[in-house]
Amino acid sequence: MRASSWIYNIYKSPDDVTTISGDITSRVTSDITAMSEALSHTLSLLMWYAMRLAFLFIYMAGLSPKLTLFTVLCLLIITIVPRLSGTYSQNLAVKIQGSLCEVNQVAMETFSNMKTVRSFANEEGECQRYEGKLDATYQLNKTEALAYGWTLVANSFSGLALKVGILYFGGRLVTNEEVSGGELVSFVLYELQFASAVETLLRTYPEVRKAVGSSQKVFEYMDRTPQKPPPGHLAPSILQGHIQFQNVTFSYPKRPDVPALQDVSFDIKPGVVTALVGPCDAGKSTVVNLLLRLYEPQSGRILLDNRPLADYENQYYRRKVSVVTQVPVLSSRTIKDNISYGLGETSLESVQEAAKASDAHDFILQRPQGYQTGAGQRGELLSGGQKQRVALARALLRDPKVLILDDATSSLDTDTELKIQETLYSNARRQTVLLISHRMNVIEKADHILVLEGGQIIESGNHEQLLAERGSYWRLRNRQQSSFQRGEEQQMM
Ligand SMILES: Nc1ncnc2c1ncn2[C@@H]1O[C@H](COP(=O)(O)OP(=O)(O)OP(=O)(O)O)[C@@H](O)[C@H]1O
Repeated sequence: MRASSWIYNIYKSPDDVTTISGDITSRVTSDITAMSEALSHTLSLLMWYAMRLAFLFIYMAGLSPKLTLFTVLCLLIITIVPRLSGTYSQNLAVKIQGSLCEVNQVAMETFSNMKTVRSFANEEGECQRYEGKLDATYQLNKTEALAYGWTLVANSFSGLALKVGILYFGGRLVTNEEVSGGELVSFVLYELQFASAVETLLRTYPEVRKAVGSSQKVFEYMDRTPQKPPPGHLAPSILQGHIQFQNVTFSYPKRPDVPALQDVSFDIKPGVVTALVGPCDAGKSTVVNLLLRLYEPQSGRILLDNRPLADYENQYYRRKVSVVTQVPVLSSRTIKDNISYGLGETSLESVQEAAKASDAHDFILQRPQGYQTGAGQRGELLSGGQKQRVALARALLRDPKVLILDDATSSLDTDTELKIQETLYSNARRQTVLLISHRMNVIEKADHILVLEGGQIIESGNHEQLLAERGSYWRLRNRQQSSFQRGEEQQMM
């Protein structure tokens, strides 16, 4: 199985990304290291000593079958200890790996949210949390070291007991003239080597069991099957960009009993701007998540040009359907490379054209290195509004057939937002645009408006029609207008 498909299997659903990233880091680092060490070093040692044991056994059996039988019987008793300690080590290894996952999880969460940690002055709190998790791992490691020590002692004692037993039993055989003194000496010499080989085997056996414990978790992930059906092969040269939700019901895997969307049906017509509005938690981003195929609905169908989304070839679909989110993710590369991300070699002219359309061109040129300016880790060298404009340019450069803007201009000032809107509306004859925004003045120009509340479409129409209905849309708009007025009055006072 290729590494990439393994990673694909690990992430059954996007929720996994946040909850099990520490676990996966632990799998990829410590578990696989433990497995590879066991495979490369311990296993070869085990095989070498096993061969030695087999040859020594043949020589010993040739010298005295009785003494050999005695030795084998003693060995059967002696191996009880390592077998028990092996099982114990294996269980302990699983616990240690689980505990290491938690340590990794805390470290990753803290480092990736460093600004939040600092802004709440919770460095000490996070250190304590990390220390607490580390302490649990330390205690488990101490138990493991103790168990290993006791196993060594038990193995040495049992080896010694075997030698004493052989000398005693061999002495009696010599007295009974069943073996000669020379044969006993030869047998003891072989047995010494035999015992040392057994001792090494017993010592390394718990390590192998430990590696088996580590491999259990790794294979658990490898055997996972993605919840999503694999992408299809459809890649038509002409795409209208007509999206249909047909009786879609969906709840998130973490909250299976609470539907985020309930029997939702609507059309997003090709080449026009459709706006999706609604109060917080209405399910707007859930619609986007489903369109991005991050999740599959429990019932109902989502169609693009009358074909289920799953029928489309993955790369094709991602090229044709672009999304810009409220908090876009940029990476630590130049602004040009961020805009042309995933497109390979792209001319500066086309990148600039996309940046102009998203009103990013001017601020980029103000930077000493222009388009070659680094965006910083996760785009930290850019402001929220600049990030949104770069992300918008990234989406526009792809010239997608369906453009989804999920509160994508929320960090922009009104003038910039209006400029971008003009670009979008002038593009609208070519692109299907799904616009999600909390700002009612942004969406009122949309050709079609869908009002979502409590996971259901409760109204639809254009701005004038919806105002005339004096329903939820009308109330949302009035509420926003009166809060703006209050804000302005307060500023004037
Ligand atoms: N990953 C998730 N796991 C479980 N529940 C979720 C998840 N994401 C969202 N939800 C829940 O689904 C419902 C709809 O959320 P959604 O983010 O789609 O609303 P929204 O309309 O986009 O809200 P907002 O305008 O505040 O962004 C909410 O009740 C939310 O708590």
